[in-house]
Amino acid sequence: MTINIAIIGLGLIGGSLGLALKRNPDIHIIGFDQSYSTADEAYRRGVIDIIAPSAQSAGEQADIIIFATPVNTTVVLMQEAIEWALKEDIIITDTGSTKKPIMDAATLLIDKGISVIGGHPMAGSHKSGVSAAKEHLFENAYYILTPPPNADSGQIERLRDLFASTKGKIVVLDAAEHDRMTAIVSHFPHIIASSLVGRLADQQEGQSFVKNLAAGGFRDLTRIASADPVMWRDVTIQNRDELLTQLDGWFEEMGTVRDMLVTNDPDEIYNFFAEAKKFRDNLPSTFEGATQGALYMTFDLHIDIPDHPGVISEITKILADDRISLTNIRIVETRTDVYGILVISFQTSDDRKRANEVLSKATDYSMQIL
Ligand SMILES: NC(=O)C1=CN([C@@H]2O[C@H](COP(=O)(O)OP(=O)(O)OC[C@H]3O[C@@H](n4cnc5c(N)ncnc54)[C@H](O)[C@@H]3O)[C@@H](O)[C@H]2O)C=CC1
Ligand SMILES: O=C(O)C(=O)Cc1ccc(O)cc1
Repeated sequence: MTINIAIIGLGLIGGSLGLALKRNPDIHIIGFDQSYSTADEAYRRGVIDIIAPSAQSAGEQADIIIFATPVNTTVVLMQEAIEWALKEDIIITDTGSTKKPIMDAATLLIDKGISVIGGHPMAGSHKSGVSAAKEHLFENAYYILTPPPNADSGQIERLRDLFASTKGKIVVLDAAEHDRMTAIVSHFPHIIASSLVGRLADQQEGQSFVKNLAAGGFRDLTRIASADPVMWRDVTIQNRDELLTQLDGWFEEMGTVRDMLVTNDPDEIYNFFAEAKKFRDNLPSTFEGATQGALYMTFDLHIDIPDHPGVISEITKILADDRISLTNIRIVETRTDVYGILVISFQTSDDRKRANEVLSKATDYSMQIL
């Protein structure tokens, strides 16, 4: 039986969901985006089966509606949907990074007996737009559902079954609890990343060379500052209270750091770094060797490569010939005299295992999974 799914907002997340859901041949996707060229690209990439003329038109044809728009827009759409002629057994969900304001905006729908179950796939990227969409984006990542307190458990199970093809790990949480936790591991770190970049921008005046020295650590820590400012403006506005709590805690923490610097006690400074390292190294990871942030993970392979031209293209060609896709490639350290260390990231542990096998066969470079 065909399941009609409306995806409103066909960017990185809506597009990736469309690709993942279409692994199920029973699914027919009706797409709408405020930008026609985005909807057209989504259609041409096979993300959606048909383009709707409006969000309302898409919603009224659907068995399931997914709002994948910036969160302030999702709030407005939840409020507008009360006027739509929705199918009887409809489930409305979304992908927003915040949950409480969105679930609050759905109160009228919920009071009318309509199943609204919030959603948040905890995987993504600093990139946005349908061109960055990937079918496997949500694999092994947590996919949080936030049903209201009296939700119909059968409808939650329907949504859980539907999202099985994303290969994400579905967990159910209360919306407020979700917002508290994501403030800690996602929203506040985002503010810190953007602030660090802001500090660099401010201090480069009169010493413009400093930005050329912004190497590995700074780049790792601030990658997410390249994300879409509309998305993060909306998240910050919606999760303001939790962010203020985090900021107060941060000020307190920085006060302690300041005292530590003033005291200058080597043992205390050592412990500061050692405690953080211990906790960071023990963050949960589902698979051995996975670099799992609290949000998403990649599977890294470290390769000792000789420092001569052409070696990187040699390795990427071997992987491409075996149709193994990689998600990131970087040189961690170059020792110009002998070897450099190349780190290649893969989306799944299986891809990394295959890469290890084919590269071991085709080269004599030593490889490690750390
Ligand atoms: N980017 C990420 O890493 C993640 C984002 N999210 C959440 O998913 C949602 C979507 O984020 P992305 O896909 O990254 O953003 P995006 O910017 O790639 O895509 C959003 C799309 O929504 C469209 N849109 C905006 N207003 C609209 C309207 N009124 N009607 C129809 N379409 C409209 C835009 O044209 C754009 O194509 C956001 O709520 C975000 O918080 C969740 C997990 C990860
Ligand atoms: O790019 C990254 O590492 C992210 O942090 C992606 C991300 C952004 C927003 C979310 O709500 C969930 C995941």
